[in-house]
Formats: sequence, structure tokens, C-alpha cells
Amino acid sequence: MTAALDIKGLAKTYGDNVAVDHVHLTVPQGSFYGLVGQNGAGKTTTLSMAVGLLRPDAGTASIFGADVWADPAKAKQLVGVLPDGMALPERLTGREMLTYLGLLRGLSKDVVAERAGELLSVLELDGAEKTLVIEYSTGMRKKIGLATALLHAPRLLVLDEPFEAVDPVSAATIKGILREFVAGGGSIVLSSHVMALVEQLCDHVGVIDKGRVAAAGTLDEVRGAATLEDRFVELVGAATTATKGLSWL
Ligand SMILES: Nc1ncnc2c1ncn2[C@@H]1O[C@H](COP(=O)(O)OP(=O)(O)OP(=O)(O)O)[C@@H](O)[C@H]1O
Repeated sequence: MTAALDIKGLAKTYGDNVAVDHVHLTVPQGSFYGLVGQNGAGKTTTLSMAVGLLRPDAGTASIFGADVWADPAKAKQLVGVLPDGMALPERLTGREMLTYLGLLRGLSKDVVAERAGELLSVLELDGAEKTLVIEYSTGMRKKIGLATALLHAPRLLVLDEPFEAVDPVSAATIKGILREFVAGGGSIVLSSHVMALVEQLCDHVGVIDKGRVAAAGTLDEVRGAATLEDRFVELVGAATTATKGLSWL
């Protein structure tokens, strides 16, 4: 079966900093895939290249077989993306933004109106639908970003830190939406630092360390008999140096 997302040898270097070092990852269709790694490990850079937001130095990425760089129109129809630090049209209201992006996606006015209303309501942004995006809180920005990723009913969702700054009630709602999306045949890749969340939601996991894949596979294959957190610390070799230094504090 064609993979939902197939990343082959993606690489990116900034100056002499190797951000992503020939990463290979396969996200099977119907999987809920968690990408974990320390700050600066290369998750955002990998995901940005995988969805066509950042041109790689080397490697390819394809979404349901459509090459993201050779066949971008086809690939981008199939994917909904929540990028890290998404630049939003600040002077539009939430509804205007969804309408604008929905029409750009080629949806009819009626379909956009119906879906925008439902998304705003389900994500509990209906009270803020007339508020300009510039006035949104960080968590609200995440939620409107998620709404734009879902609007065209993609087959794959690529979400960079979707739960960052989101309150627990909204997080529960979003988890429900994502679980339903996968139950309905969709595929998801999300990045997160929260191991418990990845363990709770994902059936596959990839561990990125210093731009390379340290482990990848089903959740059970990667964590073995340990918790994901213990396995992660073991894999990335993070020394618990918290008590070293700061003697002045
Ligand atoms: N635009 C850029 N210019 C220069 N260096 C960059 C740029 N973007 C990322 N980097 C560097 O690339 C490396 C990987 O960064 P990246 O943002 O992909 O990591 P990450 O795993 O998403 O981190 P975090 O969990 O903190 O979001 C880091 O060393 C970072 O400093």
C-alpha cells in the first residue's frame, strides 16, 4: 500500500549546522504517527520539507505517491498542514480567514460556509468568529490553524505541535477530532515534546535526534517494555544534568 507520507533522504544544512541529516521515514496509511525529539532536533525542518514549505538540499517526500516538489498541486490537495509559528492573515476574522482559504482551495461558497461554521463551533471559536485574528490568544491561533488544515477534508494531516498552548478542555476536543479523523481512514503525523500525549494518541512513533532518525516504528516496537519517555531519554542520551551548576541560585 502506498504510504501516506514517504520521506526519503531529506537533508537540510544551515551554514555549517546540519539541521536534518538524510532522514528516512514512512508513515503508513491510516496511522497516527508521532514525531518526537529534543528542541532543535530537526522535527520542524523535516516536516516543513515533507509538505513543501521548505526546499530540501537533498531527498524527496511524497504524499500518497505524489511528489511534494515535482507534483505540488496534487500533493497539497491531499494534505492539511498546521505549521509551526504559522503566519496568519491578522486583519481577517476567523470566519473570513477560513472563507478566504477555503475559496483558494477551490471549495464552493456554500461548502466553505457550512464547514467554517462547523469548525468554529466544534473548536469553540464561534464566540470569536467576528474577532480579528490579531486579537486571538496563542491557543486560539493554534485552533484556527487546525481549522484551516481540516477545511478541505485532506487525507493526511501534518501538525507541528498542535497542542502547544492549548487548554486541557480544547485539547480533549482536538484529540477527539483527530481520533475520529484516523478512525475514518485519515492519517496523521504530529510533532510533540509530550511523550504521554504521543503514547496516548499515536500508534507509530519516530524519534529524531540531532537531525537523524534514532528509532522509528510502531509505538510498541520503539518503546519496548519501557515507557516512551524512558526510551526517549535512553535514545537521545540526555544526561539529567539539572542539578549540575546553578549553585548560586
Ligand atoms: N531558518 C533557520 N536558519 C538557521 N537555522 C535554523 C533555521 N531553522 C532551524 N534552524 C536550526 O535547525 C535545527 C533544527 O531546528 P528545528 O526547528 O527543525 O528543530 P525542532 O526539532 O523542531 O525543535 P523544537 O522542538 O525546539 O521546535 C536547529 O539547530 C535550529 O537552530
